[in-house]
Amino acid sequence: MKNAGILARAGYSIAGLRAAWREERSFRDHVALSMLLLAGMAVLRPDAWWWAVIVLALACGWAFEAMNAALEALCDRLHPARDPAIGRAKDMASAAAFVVNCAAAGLAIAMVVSTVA
Ligand SMILES: Nc1ncnc2c1ncn2[C@@H]1O[C@H](COP(=O)(O)OP(=O)(O)OP(=O)(O)O)[C@@H](O)[C@H]1O
Repeated sequence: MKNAGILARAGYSIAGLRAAWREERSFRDHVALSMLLLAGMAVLRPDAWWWAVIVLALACGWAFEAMNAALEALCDRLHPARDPAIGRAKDMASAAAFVVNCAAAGLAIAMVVSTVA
């Protein structure tokens, strides 16, 4: 429903997260890796600003994975047949998530190195 209230819109967003979890293995993998990293941080106890930076990076990763899943679902619904343009669109959406995930992985490595050293 267009222009619904804030609670209804939050409900749609949570439904979207549940759908991404249900339908997309890469989203589930991303959530599992995020939890593993946060558990590792709870043990390593890095400076507070590392928490802010890493949580932001992980949130961006979840958001890009959800956006990638949305685009894939839309492509598959609107154009189920194979088509090079659809393939390129999916590859580019996947690339966007990949770039963010590489940055998050780099930050996680920097956090571990600077905390353990
Ligand atoms: N309809 C299509 N036409 C052409 N190529 C496609 C099509 N659907 C998928 N592909 C190719 O297969 C790849 C994987 O697409 P798929 O929809 O299976 O996503 P996925 O396995 O969930 O990938 P991701 O890891 O990005 O979530 C795409 O990036 C694209 O290269």
